[in-house]
Amino acid sequence: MSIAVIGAGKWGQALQFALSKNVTCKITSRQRKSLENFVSLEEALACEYLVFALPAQVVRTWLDEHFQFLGQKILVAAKGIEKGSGAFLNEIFAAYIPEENLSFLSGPSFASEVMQGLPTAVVINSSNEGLAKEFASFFPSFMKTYTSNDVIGAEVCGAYKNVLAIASGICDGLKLGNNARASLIARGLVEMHRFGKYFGATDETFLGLSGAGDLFLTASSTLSRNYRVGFFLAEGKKLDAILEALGEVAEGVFTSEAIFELSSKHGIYTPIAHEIALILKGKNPKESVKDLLADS
Ligand SMILES: NC(=O)C1=CN([C@@H]2O[C@H](COP(=O)(O)OP(=O)(O)OC[C@H]3O[C@@H](n4cnc5c(N)ncnc54)[C@H](OP(=O)(O)O)[C@@H]3O)[C@@H](O)[C@H]2O)C=CC1
Ligand SMILES: O=C(CO)COP(=O)(O)O
Repeated sequence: MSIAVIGAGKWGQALQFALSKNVTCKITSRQRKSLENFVSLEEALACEYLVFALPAQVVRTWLDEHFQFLGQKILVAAKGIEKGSGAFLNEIFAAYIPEENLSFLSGPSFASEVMQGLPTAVVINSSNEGLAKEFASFFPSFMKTYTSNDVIGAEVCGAYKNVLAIASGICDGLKLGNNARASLIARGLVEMHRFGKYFGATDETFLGLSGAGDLFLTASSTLSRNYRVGFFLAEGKKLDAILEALGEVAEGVFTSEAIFELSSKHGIYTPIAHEIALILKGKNPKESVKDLLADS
C-alpha cells in the first residue's frame, strides 16, 4: 500500500510521524521541507491513500488547482467550515471524490503531543465503515482510533470547537475566572450541539471525543492556536498582529465568520459564536461578556 500526507504543517508532520510507525508514509507541501520521505506533489497524488492536512479555507482552491481523482482513498484531517460559502469540508471534497472514498479525522489531538508519541484518541468518520477501519489500522498503538459514520457531527465539532476555544481564551485573557470559563465551555457545548443538530448531526457525537473531548482540550490549553488568539485579543492586541506572530493557522477566526453567516441564514441560536464573530470584527470583548450575561 502507498500513503502520503498533503500539507507539511504542524498537523501534517505529526500525522506523518504517527503513520510512519506502521507504514512508509510520504509527505508533500507547497514549500519543500527537509523531511524524511518528502516527495513531489505528483508522487504524493499517485499514492493509494491520501491524508489532507491543509487549512480548511484553502482546500477548495487546492483541489481545483492540483487534484485529479485516480481512485485514491482520502482522510481529511482539516477542521473548519469555509467562510463565504458556509460549506462543510465533506461538501467541498464531494465535488471531487466519491463519498465512499472519503473519511474525516476528528478528536482531541494536539500535533505537538502526537509528535511526542503521547497517548491520543481520535475518530475516523465516514459513511464507508470499511474505509474508516482501513485508515484506523494504519495508526500506531499510542493513537487509539475509533470509527463513526457521523461525518456531519464530526465536522461541526472540529470546526465549532475552534471558535469556542477563542471564546475561552478571551475569558482567561480578561481574567474572568474558572467559574466563567467552565460555564462558557458548557454552554458552548450546548450551542455546538444545537448548530450540529440543525445540519443532521447525531447526539452522541457531541458527548464523545469529537465534541466534548476536542472542546475540552482546545478550550483549556495554551497549546491551542485558537485559544491563544482569544487570549491576546482580550489583552487588546490586534488580530492581524496576533496571526502574524502566531505564524500558523487559527481556523476559528475564519470558521467564526462561516458560523455567523450560517446561523443568521438559518435562524440558529448561537450567541457565543455570534459574539466571537463580532469581537473578531472589532467589538470590545468586555461588551460581549455583558451581552452574553444579559442574554435570556
Ligand atoms: N496543529 C494541530 O494541533 C492540529 C491541526 N489540525 C488541523 O489541521 C489543519 C492544518 O493545520 P496545521 O498543520 O496545524 O497548520 P500550519 O499552519 O502548521 O500548516 C499549514 C500548512 O498548510 C499549507 N498551506 C497553507 N496555505 C496553503 C495554500 N494556499 N496552498 C497549499 N498549502 C497551503 C502550508 O504549506 P507550506 O508550509 O508548504 O507553505 C502548511 O504546510 C487545520 O485545519 C487544523 O485545524 C487538526 C488537529 C490538530
Ligand atoms: O484541533 C486541534 C486539537 O484537536 C488543534 O487546535 P488549535 O488549531 O486551536 O491549535
